[in-house]
Amino acid sequence: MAGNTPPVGVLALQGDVREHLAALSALGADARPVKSAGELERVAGLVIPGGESSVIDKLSRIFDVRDAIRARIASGMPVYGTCAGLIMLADDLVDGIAGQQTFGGLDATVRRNAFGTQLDSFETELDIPALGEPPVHAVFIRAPVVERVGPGVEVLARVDDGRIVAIEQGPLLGTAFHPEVAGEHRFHERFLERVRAAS
Ligand SMILES: NC(=O)CC[C@H](N)C(=O)O
Repeated sequence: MAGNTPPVGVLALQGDVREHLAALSALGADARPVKSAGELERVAGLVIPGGESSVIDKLSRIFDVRDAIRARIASGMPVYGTCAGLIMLADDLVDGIAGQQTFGGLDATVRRNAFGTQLDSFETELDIPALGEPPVHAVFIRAPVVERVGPGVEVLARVDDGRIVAIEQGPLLGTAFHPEVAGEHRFHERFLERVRAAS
């Protein structure tokens, strides 16, 4: 099955790139770091890692890959963003640093660093009907939340207080938490399914 999956990329400007490459490789995918528009051309899907969204934003402009990413998102490339990656996929951002931009694509508003200081980092189990059993062990690290979703966006997961932490819109998938550091591969598998379906 994985043999039929075209190469996929992990945006390698900043963040937990290695963990995503390992998760995708564990699923049999040909996963490559992507730092340039040329490298982006050779992949059929992209993972945007966790890290610091304001840095990923700046580096994407310095490395001149931002416009190419936006164009590929607009033309339907499957993308999976975790944490900072979810922020980068949101059309609207709350509490970004001055001038911070996103790539956009998801019709959603995301708030950075939404869980406050004492809950900067925490782990919990999430029931995610779209993924079935068992529940997802979710690791949140200075995580964002989704504050608004447009009509085309499906909510995949909420934390106990009801706040939205995983969403999907067509080929775009975003989680506020980090499956790649928890040995949880179902989101990456879902992303690879979208890549196969799109190619
Ligand atoms: N673990 C993460 O990716 C943290 C996200 C980070 N707080 C940001 O604003 O980009």
